[in-house]
Amino acid sequence: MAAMSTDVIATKTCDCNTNRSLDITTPRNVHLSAFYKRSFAYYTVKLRMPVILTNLIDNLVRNKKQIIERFGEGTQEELKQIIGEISQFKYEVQTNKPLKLLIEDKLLGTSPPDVKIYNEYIQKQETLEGHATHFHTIWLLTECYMYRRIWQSFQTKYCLKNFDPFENQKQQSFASSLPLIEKMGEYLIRLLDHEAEKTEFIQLLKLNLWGNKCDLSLSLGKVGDDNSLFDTEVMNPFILCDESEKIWNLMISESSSEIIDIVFDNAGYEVFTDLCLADYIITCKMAKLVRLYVKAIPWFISDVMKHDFFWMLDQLKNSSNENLKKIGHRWADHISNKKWTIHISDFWTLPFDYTHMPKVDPDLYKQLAQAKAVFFKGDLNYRKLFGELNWDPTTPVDQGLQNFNPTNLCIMRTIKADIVCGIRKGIAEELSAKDEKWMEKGEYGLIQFSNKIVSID
Ligand SMILES: O=P(O)(O)OC[C@@]1(O)O[C@H](CO)[C@@H](O)[C@@H]1O
Ligand SMILES: [Mn+2]
Repeated sequence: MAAMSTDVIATKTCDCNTNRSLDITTPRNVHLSAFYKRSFAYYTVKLRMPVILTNLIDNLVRNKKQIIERFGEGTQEELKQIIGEISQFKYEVQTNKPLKLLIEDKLLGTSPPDVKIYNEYIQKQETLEGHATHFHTIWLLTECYMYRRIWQSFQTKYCLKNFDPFENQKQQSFASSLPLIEKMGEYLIRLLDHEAEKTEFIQLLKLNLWGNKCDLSLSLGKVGDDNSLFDTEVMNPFILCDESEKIWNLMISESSSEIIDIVFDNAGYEVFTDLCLADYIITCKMAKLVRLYVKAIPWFISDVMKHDFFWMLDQLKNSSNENLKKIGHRWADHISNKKWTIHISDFWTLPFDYTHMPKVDPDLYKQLAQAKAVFFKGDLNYRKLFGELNWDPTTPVDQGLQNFNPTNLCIMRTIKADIVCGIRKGIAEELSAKDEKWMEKGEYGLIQFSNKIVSID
């Protein structure tokens, strides 16, 4: 698999102040990097990541009492160590230090399997470019590494080794989105009492798309419920590429596969909309099995882990809202009768874009290939699908995917980072002229489709 330019690292020296019409200083078709002063990557590493680390420390201090009650007295000392380690890490980010290798427990040989993979990749950047510092390497590596370093601080302790530091924020985001969730639940119940219908399915896709606006790492952990997520008519002009009809045509077509895969993004309202789509797919007999992919470790604050999924199911089953209670029991049945299955893979929390999957995790690529279609949700998945490269936004989707085509792909993403493919000529210039940060706020969305297949044997 010849990935186009995984060796062309953005940090090749370039005129950092190139004033490109399309907002960012990063030259075309090179990796996004914080090296470029006006890029969103720079803003993220310079401002957002330190804020995320500070908020994390504040949360640990504020919730210390509850954490000690829940995990036992030994936690007090561990919390002190963790806060010290994360403070030190924040200093490393802010002072642009080299990415430290993850702790390999050579003695006991009990390090998590991804430690070696991360460390080899970090060292590869060192040889390629003579550095891998937080501002001076591929943005995707810097950002994924931050969440893996956070996890290392917990995973290397005894009492807190499985503590999810973002759990309470994910649960709060569910609670604060309840009005929207109740609205969405009522809509689903209405949909499920009759056959699949094109307009309703496309409406469901759009509700699912806008659910991706709710992402805590962009909102820096602040949660809000935004009623406009539901006004799809009002929101339609903000969909810059709408291939929902192609997705409908695929979903109702005959296929040798009866499987649909959904690679989750965020917990809370977004995953509720994902499961509404999954329920519709099963109930309307578009597939016999929906496989749901969750993250193995706490990730980008709001990404769904297995415990988040089952916590939400419990909330629904015990809800005072009759629709949500009914939905909670339906969804628990889908799990118990294996119409829905939950899948965990380390690959989703590695720092790689998806061109690396055939080499790094060929079994996962082949698993995705079994599906009639894979739904990829959200912005980080989009960055990984399109190689974290600074494409010209009119680049065709199939070119941007660089042969990452295990099966039909349905890509649902609100635009929160300066990387876009597959939009019509002139749109990016028009939006840049209005607001040069148009790619960074999740205001615009994409529903994109690829039916190109590249199999690996
Ligand atoms: O994948 P998601 O949840 O839609 O968004 C991930 C994200 O919050 O992280 C990056 C910014 O730090 C951006 O890619 C995006 O804003
Ligand atoms: Mn996310």
